[in-house]
This record gives sequence, C-alpha cells and structure tokens, in this order.
Amino acid sequence: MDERGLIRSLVPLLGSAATADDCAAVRHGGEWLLLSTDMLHETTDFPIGMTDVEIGWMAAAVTLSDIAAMGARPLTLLLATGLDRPERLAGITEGALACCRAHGADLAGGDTDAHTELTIVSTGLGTAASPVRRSGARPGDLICVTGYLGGAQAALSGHDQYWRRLIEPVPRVAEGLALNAAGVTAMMDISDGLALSLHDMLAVNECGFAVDSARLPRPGGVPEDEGREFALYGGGDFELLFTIPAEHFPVVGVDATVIGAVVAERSVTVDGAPLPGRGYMHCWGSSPDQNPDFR
Ligand SMILES: Nc1ncnc2c1ncn2[C@@H]1O[C@H](COP(=O)(O)OP(=O)(O)OP(=O)(O)O)[C@@H](O)[C@H]1O
Ligand SMILES: Cc1ncc(C[n+]2csc(CCOP(=O)(O)O)c2C)c(N)n1
Ligand SMILES: [Mg+2]
Ligand SMILES: [Mg+2]
Ligand SMILES: [Mg+2]
Repeated sequence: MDERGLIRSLVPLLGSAATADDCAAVRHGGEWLLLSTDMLHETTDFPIGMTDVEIGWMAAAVTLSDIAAMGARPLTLLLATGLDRPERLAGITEGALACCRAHGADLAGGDTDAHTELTIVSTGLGTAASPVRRSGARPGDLICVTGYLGGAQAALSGHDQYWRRLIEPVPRVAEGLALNAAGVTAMMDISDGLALSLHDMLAVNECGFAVDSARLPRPGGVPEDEGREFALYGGGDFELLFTIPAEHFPVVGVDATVIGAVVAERSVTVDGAPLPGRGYMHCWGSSPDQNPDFR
C-alpha cells in the first residue's frame, strides 16, 4: 500500500474536496483561509549531515510551499516537534523562524514532546481572495514549472554541488502570488516529483497532460539521461507546476519554463508515451523491496 492509495481510500469518508488540493480551503468572510499540515521524520526526510537549523527551515518551507501552491499569502505557522534530544529545539525553531520571516509569515506557536525519532509537524495558515486549485486546467493551456527540476534528487544521488538545493528548499511564495494574479488555471507544488504531480493533477481534472522531455529544465552538470530521470521522478524540489493560457505567459517576475501542453485525452505522457506515476512516496510493506521507507 502506498501513500496515494491510502489517501484515496479516505474519499468515501471525507468527500473528494478534502484531498483535492495542496491546502484545505475554508471560506471566511470575503476571503479564503488556506490550511496545510506536513509531517517530516529524521530517517525519511532529513538527509544525514543536515543541521538542526536546516531541519527547521525545511519543515517550515514544505508547508509554506503548499500555501504558495494555492497562490495564497502565508500568515502564520505552528510547529509541533517530537524530540529525540531536547537540545535540538532551539536550532530547529531558529531555522523555521528564518524561513517564516523570509516569506512574510509569523511562527505563532506549536507543541513539544519526546519521541524516539525526530518528527516535526508544521501547520500553516494563509489567505487569498481567490485561491488557485489543482483542478481548472483546460486543453490548449501551457504546462509550466518554475525554476528547474531534479536538483534535490541529484544531491541524494551524489552530485554534491546540489546539496543546498536539497536541504534548503525555497517555497515559491512570491511566484505563487504573481501566478495567481496572472490568471493561471491550475497549480500545485512539486514536492514528490513532476511525474507524480502530473498524475495528481490528472486525478482532479477532466483533461490530460503532454510533456516534452527536451523542454524540462534540468540540473546543469549532471549527465543528460540522469538529469532527465531526476527532473521527472526526483522529489524535494518544491517548484510550482501550473497551467496557463498561452496569452498570459510569460508572467513578469516569474522564472518559469513551458514543458508541454494540456490535452483533451485523459492521460499523462512524455514525448507521446505514457509517463509512469513514479516518485517520492511513502509506502507500507514488509521488505525493503516493497517499501522504500523500510529500515
Ligand atoms: N490523513 C489525512 N486525512 C485527510 N486528508 C488528508 C490526509 N492525508 C492527506 N490528506 C489530504 O490529501 C491531499 C494530498 O496530500 P499530500 O500529502 O499528497 O499533499 P501535499 O502536502 O501537497 O504533499 P507533500 O506531503 O508531499 O507535501 C491534501 O489535500 C491533504 O490535505
Ligand atoms: C531522504 C530524502 N529524500 C528526499 C528528500 C526531499 N524531500 C524533502 S520533503 C519531500 C517530500 C514531501 O514530504 P512528505 O511527502 O513526506 O510530506 C522530499 C522529497 C529529503 N529531504 N530526504
Ligand atoms: Mg503540495
Ligand atoms: Mg505538503
Ligand atoms: Mg503530505
């Protein structure tokens, strides 16, 4: 059983809206509140060698990234920390606060307890007059990504020049706001890799996604085939994936690349062939082969 299948099994209980987007969207007065929560663990999310300050930054960044993905402005964050050692809390909080401040948010509270494996849950709140959903893509729209893809996976695969890219993800908050204002039709952040993200988009749209691999912005200095794999299937980049009518692209102030087109046929393809929904995913199984998280 993998994470996506398990989340899908909640739909009969919660309804499809609960799992359709990067954040929960709640109408409040004349605007929308956007809420996201993310759990990170030492063994699966914090590569060996990260400092506590970097761990705190990453925990805040992954949640601010989900708020950015809705085209929303982050307001505040709560940080709940299960600590294997109490002396780690100061550094973690310092890193999370730096990330919040860099993106216009407060760190307003949290929770602290003891746990065998360092575990951090960050919960964020943002606002938007009109949030951007993962649904809303229309045939003919361009498919675009901000920045470049595959850098975090390149670092995990030994390309040390990408280490900072892996451990210090930058939530694309300003870009998300600008893209919302520019009229993007659908958006999400790419936390688990482009291929999985496109399949997440497919699940909530009535159309399909055709990607041209030659157009993928890849990590420089990595052999071409490897870079293509990292860009398609590597997680941890936290760039934005969005669809936009051609007449609205490019968007001033947003570094983004066109990687393909929204098509009528409900499938995800790369260079005309089906793109597998493979990427960074938590699984449950009894052997290391079945389960990448197995230790
Ligand atoms: N246990 C759960 N109960 C209710 N909704 C859930 C649960 N787990 C996930 N979801 C919802 O399912 C959707 C997809 O979750 P997912 O974790 O894949 O998104 P994400 O936070 O954007 O990705 P990432 O975890 O890589 O940051 C979100 O809307 C999330 O709120
Ligand atoms: C060992 C290792 N592999 C990958 C990454 C990059 N990374 C950080 S958070 C995340 C996905 C979102 O997390 P989740 O789906 O658990 O909420 C990914 C892919 C990392 N930091 N360490
Ligand atoms: Mg997300
Ligand atoms: Mg998330
Ligand atoms: Mg998640």
